[in-house]
Amino acid sequence: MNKIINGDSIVKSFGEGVEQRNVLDGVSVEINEGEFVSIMGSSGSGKSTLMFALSGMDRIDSGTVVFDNKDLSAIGEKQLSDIRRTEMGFIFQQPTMLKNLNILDNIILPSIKDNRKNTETIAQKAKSLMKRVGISELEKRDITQVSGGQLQRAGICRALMNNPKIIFGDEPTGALNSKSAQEIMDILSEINTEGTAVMIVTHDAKVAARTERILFMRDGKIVSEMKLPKFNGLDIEDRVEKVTSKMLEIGI
Ligand SMILES: Nc1ncnc2c1ncn2[C@@H]1O[C@H](COP(=O)(O)OP(=O)(O)OP(=O)(O)O)[C@@H](O)[C@H]1O
Repeated sequence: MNKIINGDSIVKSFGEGVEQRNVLDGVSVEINEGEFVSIMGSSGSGKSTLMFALSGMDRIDSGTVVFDNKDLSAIGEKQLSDIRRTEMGFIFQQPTMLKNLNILDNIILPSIKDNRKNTETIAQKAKSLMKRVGISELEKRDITQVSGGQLQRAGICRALMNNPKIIFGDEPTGALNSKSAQEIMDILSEINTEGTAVMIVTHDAKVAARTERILFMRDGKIVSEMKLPKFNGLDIEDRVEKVTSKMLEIGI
């Protein structure tokens, strides 16, 4: 299996002098092409910091992060931001969108800025993604006129505009009710089934149970991991039970 990400002995610290501490304490992790991975762990264990390190959003102090054969720890800011924009997609708990633009314009804005393709081609792509995630009718709505779940669907469309090799999600279901959360997971599963790797941070065992590998973090280290078969929509209770038992066992 080809690796899309290979993180080796990653150290990341915050603070200075006696205040300095390793938030990532020598973490090594590999992500396969097309894999669906989640990161769990208690608050402050380093989940978001790990995701930021693996996606090149944050520089690391030592170790290496290789993404698709490119050593992110050794390249300049410009190349790094090009890789993030063209080969990765990002979704967050609260999609950051502009209030004076409608949903469609918010989805296409980064692509128009970054791309020399014509606006009509970009808009067509956005519209087909909106149709796919069930928000076609919301094109002209302001971002304040849609639900949290609908806004997150728009965030997913924006993340998919450049056909990324991997989608990173920092608690993408964290602000949603359980039904909307499962719907967002349905969309992410579908995208993953088509070959895009997905890596999400979550506190929710029901969300993590839909992924195929769960990394459990404590104090800046991956202390355990669990593999599950790709989710086929059938045995969610069993999977949630396995995840919650593991969380109890390792005390997170
Ligand atoms: N920019 C920063 N400056 C200083 N400390 C930071 C910074 N970013 C994160 N930290 C600290 O690093 C630790 C890990 O933070 P991180 O956000 O990775 O945790 P997390 O596991 O994602 O937590 P949560 O579940 O609460 O989001 C925390 O103690 C946090 O306070």
